[in-house]
Amino acid sequence: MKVLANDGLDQSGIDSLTEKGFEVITKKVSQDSLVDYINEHKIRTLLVRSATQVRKDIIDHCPSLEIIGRGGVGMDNIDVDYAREKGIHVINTPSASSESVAELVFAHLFSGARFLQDSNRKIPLVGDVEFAKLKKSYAAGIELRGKTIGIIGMGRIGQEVARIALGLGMRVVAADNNVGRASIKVKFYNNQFINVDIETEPLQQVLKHSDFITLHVPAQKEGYMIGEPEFEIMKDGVAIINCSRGGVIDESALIKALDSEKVRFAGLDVFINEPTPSKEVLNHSKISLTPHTGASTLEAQDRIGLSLAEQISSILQIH
Ligand SMILES: NC(=O)C1=CN([C@@H]2O[C@H](COP(=O)(O)OP(=O)(O)OC[C@H]3O[C@@H](n4cnc5c(N)ncnc54)[C@H](OP(=O)(O)O)[C@@H]3O)[C@@H](O)[C@H]2O)C=CC1
Ligand SMILES: O=C(O)C(=O)CO
Repeated sequence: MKVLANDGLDQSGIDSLTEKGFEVITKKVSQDSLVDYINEHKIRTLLVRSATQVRKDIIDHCPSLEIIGRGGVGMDNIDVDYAREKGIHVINTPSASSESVAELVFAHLFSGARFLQDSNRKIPLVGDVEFAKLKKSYAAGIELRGKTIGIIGMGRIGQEVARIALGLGMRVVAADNNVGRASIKVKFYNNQFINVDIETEPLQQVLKHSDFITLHVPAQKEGYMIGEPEFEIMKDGVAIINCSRGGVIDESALIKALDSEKVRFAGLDVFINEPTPSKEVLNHSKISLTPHTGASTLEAQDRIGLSLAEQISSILQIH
C-alpha cells in the first residue's frame, strides 16, 4: 500500500497513514521520472500539491494508480475528468486551508495600506536623512475600518474573508456565479455567533463600489477576469489582492494601473509564470508579494494531511 507524496505531506498525514499500514514515500521524483518510479514501486496513491503535474501521460501509463490526491483546493495541475473516466479516484482538501488564505489576504491588505512591503525593502538601505523622507512618504497610510471590500468569488475562502472583514468593521460587497444571498455566520472568540446576510451583486457593481478588491475564484478558462476595462471601472485609489490563481489578473494592466495611481497597491500570492514573477511584478514598490503560500500555515498543513489520510483510508477501506 504505497503512497508517493511527491510534493511533501504534513507529519499528521504521514503518521495517520503509517498507523494504518501504508508506506508513505516523501522522496521528490522529477516530473520526467514519475511514470517509471510509480510503475517500479507499484504506487497506488499519488499525492501532489501544486508543483507536480498529473496529466494524461501519467494516467495512461501507470496502471497501479488508484488514487490521485491534491493537498489543496485548485486541481488545475491534474487532468481530473480524464483520471475519473479511467476509474481513478481524484481527491482534494477543499475546506482545510480557507482560513489561512483569508488571513493572508489581510496580511497583504495591512501591508499595502501602511507601506510595509516598501519600508521593509528600503529601511535597511537608507541613512538618517532618507529615513526622515521615508517616514514622511509613509505618513499617508489608510485604515481598513469603514471601507468597502469587494469579494469576487464568494465560496469557502471568500466567506472567510467576509467574516474577518466584518470583524474589522468593513462593509462587504460580493460577486459570485451564484447570484443571491450568502448568509455568513460570524463566530467570536467567546463562542457567540451573529448571522450577516450578504447579497451578491453583478461584478461591474462590485468593481465600481469597492475600496479594496480581493479575488477568490478558480483558474478561469476565458482569459483575464481583471484587465484594463475592469481597472477603468474601479474607484481611483482602489487596492487589489490576488490569492486565487495567476492569470486571473492581467499583470501588464495591473502595472499600468499602479503606475498611473489608479490602483494604490496590490498584494499577490499568485502570479503568471510561477515560480518566477516578471521583473516588473518583482520590483514594483506598490506590490506586496508572497510565493504562493496562502495555504502554507502549520495549521492548514496539519488539516490537509489529516484530510488526505482520512479520504485515502476510506476509499481503500483500511481502518
Ligand atoms: N493561494 C493559495 O495558496 C490558494 C489558492 N486557492 C485558490 O482559491 C480558489 C477559491 O477557493 P475556494 O474559495 O475554496 O473555492 P470555492 O469553490 O469554494 O469558491 C469559488 C467561488 O467562485 C465562484 N466563481 C467561479 N468563477 C467565477 C466567476 N467567473 N465569477 C464569479 N464567481 C465565480 C464559484 O462559483 P461556482 O461554484 O458556481 O463556479 C464559487 O462560488 C481555488 O480555486 C484556488 O484556485 C485555494 C487555496 C489556496
Ligand atoms: O490549494 C490550492 O489551490 C493552492 O493553491 C495551494 O496549494
